[in-house]
Amino acid sequence: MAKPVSIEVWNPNGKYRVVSTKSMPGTRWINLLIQQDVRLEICTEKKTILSVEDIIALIGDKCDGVIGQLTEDWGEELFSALSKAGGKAFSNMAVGYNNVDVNAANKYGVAVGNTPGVLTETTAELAASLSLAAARRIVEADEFMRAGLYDGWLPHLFVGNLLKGQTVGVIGAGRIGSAYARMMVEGFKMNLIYFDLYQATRLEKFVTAYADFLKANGETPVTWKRATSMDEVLQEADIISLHPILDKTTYHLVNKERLAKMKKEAILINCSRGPVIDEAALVEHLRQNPLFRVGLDVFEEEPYMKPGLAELKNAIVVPHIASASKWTREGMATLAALNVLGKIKGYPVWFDANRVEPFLNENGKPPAACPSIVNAKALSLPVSKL
Ligand SMILES: NC(=O)c1ccc[n+]([C@@H]2O[C@H](COP(=O)([O-])OP(=O)(O)OC[C@H]3O[C@@H](n4cnc5c(N)ncnc54)[C@H](O)[C@@H]3O)[C@@H](O)[C@H]2O)c1
Ligand SMILES: O=C(O)[C@H](O)CO
Repeated sequence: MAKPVSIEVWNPNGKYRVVSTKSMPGTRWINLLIQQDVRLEICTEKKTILSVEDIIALIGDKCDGVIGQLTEDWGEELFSALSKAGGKAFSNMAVGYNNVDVNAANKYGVAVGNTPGVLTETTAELAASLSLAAARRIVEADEFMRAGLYDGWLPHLFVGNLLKGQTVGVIGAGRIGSAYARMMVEGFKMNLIYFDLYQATRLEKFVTAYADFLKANGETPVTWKRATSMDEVLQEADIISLHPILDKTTYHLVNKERLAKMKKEAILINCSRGPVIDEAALVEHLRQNPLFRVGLDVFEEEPYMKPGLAELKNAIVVPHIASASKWTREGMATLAALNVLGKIKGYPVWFDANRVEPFLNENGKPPAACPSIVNAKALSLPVSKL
């Protein structure tokens, strides 16, 4: 028998019952749900990561949809429980959905939503922040200052890397990888090399246009190259940022052998998912190569770090905060809520999950559609023609 889980209830007499496994930023998402006859139950349990058992208790006997988090294990057990309770919709409050077994959701006919687009620039900005912090050794210098060790300017004090004219490498040039690449190319006049399974045409056009602009103004133009292998990026780039999805093909994409191919003074940034890097191999590589630096937002076994990582001066570590800007987190909550609401109301799926702005306009009514359902095709859901 599952333990009861503490909740906060909005609109107790609502016709549809939706559960959110966490309190989320902002109030727009709450208002959008309760205005459409939803009884909303928000879990207020103190523990950060809910177990499958906790979520089954939250779902109960009747539940139309659930808004969940990337820390939860959405597989056979949960989709079966949701389906038994009459549920038709689940949405992650995240773009990444490697915590969701989409095949299990398909089996029970549950639509799975995610929140693309609204976090693209915010996440790319954190990757850029980590790149700068690592290149200019900002965290080490801050610790030095606070420890009272600064006794005057010195020619060798915290000398780092100049980004201008160096090469930035991007693995996974989708929405976030491309936004990061544009920031580094335009902001710091870096040359670009990228690897993706698909051609990043818009990104290539952007860098070409920027190069033309620089040339026309008498400056050295930036360059770009689409690598034919990931190893080419590892060998040529000075900073490498990882932005692929996590799946079987990207698990331990960066391993001991690949780390060895990188420049001795390279910088590696990861704002995608922890298991994309073999973290134990990374700790060893950082130990052996003190000039190699890393900026990590995500870890292989969150919330833990592999032994030794926390002690290394050449590692900057932050707790999975890449999408943590107020506007973005409120927008993620809105998109997740509208995914669930849209499915409950029988709305079609929005025609382009990369163009979700109409759902985020706080002064307007959102379109009558689910912003992003990843298994729309598998479930043969109708697509909005708006
Ligand atoms: N740290 C955070 O807080 C945070 C925030 C947002 C997103 N993310 C992660 O970032 C990921 C990417 O988000 P997005 O919106 O840019 O997704 P996206 O789908 O637009 O981009 C992912 C790209 O990875 C490429 N890719 C897939 N497999 C590859 C492989 N084997 N080698 C090279 N490239 C490959 C795809 O072709 C695609 O272009 C998410 O899935 C999520 O896991 C993390
Ligand atoms: O996938 C995601 O969206 C992140 O990890 C959290 O923003």
